[in-house]
Amino acid sequence: MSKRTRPSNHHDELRDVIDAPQKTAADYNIKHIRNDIWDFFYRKRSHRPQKTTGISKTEIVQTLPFLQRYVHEIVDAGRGLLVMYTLVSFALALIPAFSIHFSGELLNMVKMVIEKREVDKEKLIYIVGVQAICPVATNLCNSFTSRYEPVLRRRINKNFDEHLLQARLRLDLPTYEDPVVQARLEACSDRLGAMGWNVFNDILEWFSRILSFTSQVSVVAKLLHDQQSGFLAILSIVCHISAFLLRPGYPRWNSDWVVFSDNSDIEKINGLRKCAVATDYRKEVIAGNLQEYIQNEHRQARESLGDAPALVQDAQWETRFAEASNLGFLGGLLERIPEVYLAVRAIHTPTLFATSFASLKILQENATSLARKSSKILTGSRSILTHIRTIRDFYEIINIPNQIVDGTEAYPVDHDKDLGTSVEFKDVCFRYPGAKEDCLRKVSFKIKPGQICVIVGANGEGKSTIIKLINRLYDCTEGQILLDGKDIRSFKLADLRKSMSVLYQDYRHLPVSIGKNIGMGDPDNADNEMKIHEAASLGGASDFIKKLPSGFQTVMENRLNMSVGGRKGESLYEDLVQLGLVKAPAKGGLSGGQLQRLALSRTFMRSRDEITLCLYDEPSAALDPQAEYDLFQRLRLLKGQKTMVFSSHRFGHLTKHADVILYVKGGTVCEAGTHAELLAKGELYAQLYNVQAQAFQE
Ligand SMILES: Nc1ncnc2c1ncn2[C@@H]1O[C@H](COP(=O)(O)OP(=O)(O)OP(=O)(O)O)[C@@H](O)[C@H]1O
Repeated sequence: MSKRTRPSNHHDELRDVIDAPQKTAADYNIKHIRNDIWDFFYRKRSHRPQKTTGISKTEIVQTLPFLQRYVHEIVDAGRGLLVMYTLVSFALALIPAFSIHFSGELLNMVKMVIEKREVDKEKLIYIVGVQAICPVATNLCNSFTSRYEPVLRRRINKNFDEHLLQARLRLDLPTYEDPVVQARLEACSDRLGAMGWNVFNDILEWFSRILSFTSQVSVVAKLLHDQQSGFLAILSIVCHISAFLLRPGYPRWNSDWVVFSDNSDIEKINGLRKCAVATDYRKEVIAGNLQEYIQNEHRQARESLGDAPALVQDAQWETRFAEASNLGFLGGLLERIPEVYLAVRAIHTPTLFATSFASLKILQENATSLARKSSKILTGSRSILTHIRTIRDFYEIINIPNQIVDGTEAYPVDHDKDLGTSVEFKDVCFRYPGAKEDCLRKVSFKIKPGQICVIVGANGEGKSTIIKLINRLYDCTEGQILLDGKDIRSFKLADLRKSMSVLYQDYRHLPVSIGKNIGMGDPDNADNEMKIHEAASLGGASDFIKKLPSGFQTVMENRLNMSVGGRKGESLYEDLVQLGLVKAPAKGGLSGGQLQRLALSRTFMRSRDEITLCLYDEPSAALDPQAEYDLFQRLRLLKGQKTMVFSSHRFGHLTKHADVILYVKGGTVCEAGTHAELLAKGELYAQLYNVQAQAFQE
């Protein structure tokens, strides 16, 4: 509706909206902290602590070897700095007890001065000296821990995070799909990345608190006399509680939060992590032999970040210091108020306070802090139980055995790669893990080197499964698969996958740039721009990629450089998008056919010399007729040089030129032969062919 046709009150409403001052983050109650390369937005909400169940003795005993391994790794990663950090933390824990002890001594002296009018000068200098050293030492220790905490955190977490990435990348498909493994991976994914440091730090803090608590209690018990003063007690408690609330450790974990970084390495790191972690990409990663490449690229991107925190958890934790420093100082001042009050009163009316000054002071100074420490020791013991489980979960993931056992022989052996490889199935049966019945039953066929084989049949009959067995995504449950006459299980998996070019029906685009997506078809040349452009052109993808605003640099995945947390984190994210504080998700995408062209381009990355076998599962399902024709023309040129196995519903271009057509029905090969032979036979293949041919004759 145009403005002119609106009634006047609508005009007014519209003007109100236009004239209304633009909302800011403060209007949405959003707080923002910048830490290094990260922008951290959060909105506070009420917190309900999670319950932790107890841990049994057997569980602890089972976890002991993992604990031992964990300690080794922590020490290896942190070395001397870790020992220093631990000692400084313990020293920090003991300083309050020292300080209290000498405060008591000093106040006893004040009492003596008032009562006897004489001063032990040497003792006074000593006490005042030590008293002066305590805050300086605390400051020095605090500076040390704040300076080196991030260093240690990053160093240790980097080590554990890389372990975890590698552990996930190495899992084969059947293992990865196992529901037990899946449940374990899902339950642990978030917390394990940063577990290395978190576990250590929580345990260290817990022991430090125990040390601090016991030392303080013993000093107080030694010095305390049974004297009270109502006003002073209240003043002291109020001041200590206020100081406690202003301390570091604002409970941001209980907030809804969005962490965002515009650093390109972060986008790359998260894309690569997603390749390793998300089930969707598993087939591409395994079949493309991408594990090592991903691991190396990830390491390089992390190194290029330098000292900046790569993990969201690290960035999140470090923001604690950013906000806490000034408030911590204010808290320290508040804690001193009762002391100042007493000193002022003592100057004016010395006798009134003389008898109770020392003991009273100690009582007040310790009440809040001891209560706080004991409560933290109790909550800390619960989190230590969780950590014991975390350590166990971490190492159990790392130790999950793969179901597909690697072979030992190099592949191909004494082979003329320009001829292709022979493939033979001998009575192969296969059942998917967890399935109730076999999906392939006694499948037998033979494809000679350099031949074109097309597997046809209705939906769900087992065509794709045959292709998955040829590149050992799964192992057959019975029978034998031979490549060049040898059992496929005897060959090294990495060699096998290097010699095959595979396109799956349910191909996935990896969460990296389009260029990298194509490049990763050959990990050894993943950054070779010339090869990438050539492959894109062979896959018929060049034209549309060039029209994209960011061309080969286009990343089709959104939100790779951010994390959202908290129950209402998504609504916070939407507010941030509305405020323009984070980028809105990119709209649009590619068509099914364009996506298939990209997937095909990836298969053209591998050097022809390396490949002996091409496996294409429905490579043209989403292509237009011209693109399909061009593709098959191009592939047919390889006939006699590479063995090619296709699965297809479309007859015509492919089947007419096939050396072997396998008609699969009910998980077994019912018919095998050339197009002419099967047509002459006039059975299943002929019927299906005629159904398609009729459409053109009518
Ligand atoms: N990961 C899996 N776990 C359990 N069953 C599976 C899995 N993948 C496929 N199947 C089942 O195995 C059977 C064969 O599937 P397959 O994908 O090989 O069929 P297809 O002939 O390629 O079908 P289409 O023509 O639809 O691609 C189907 O019944 C399917 O449901």
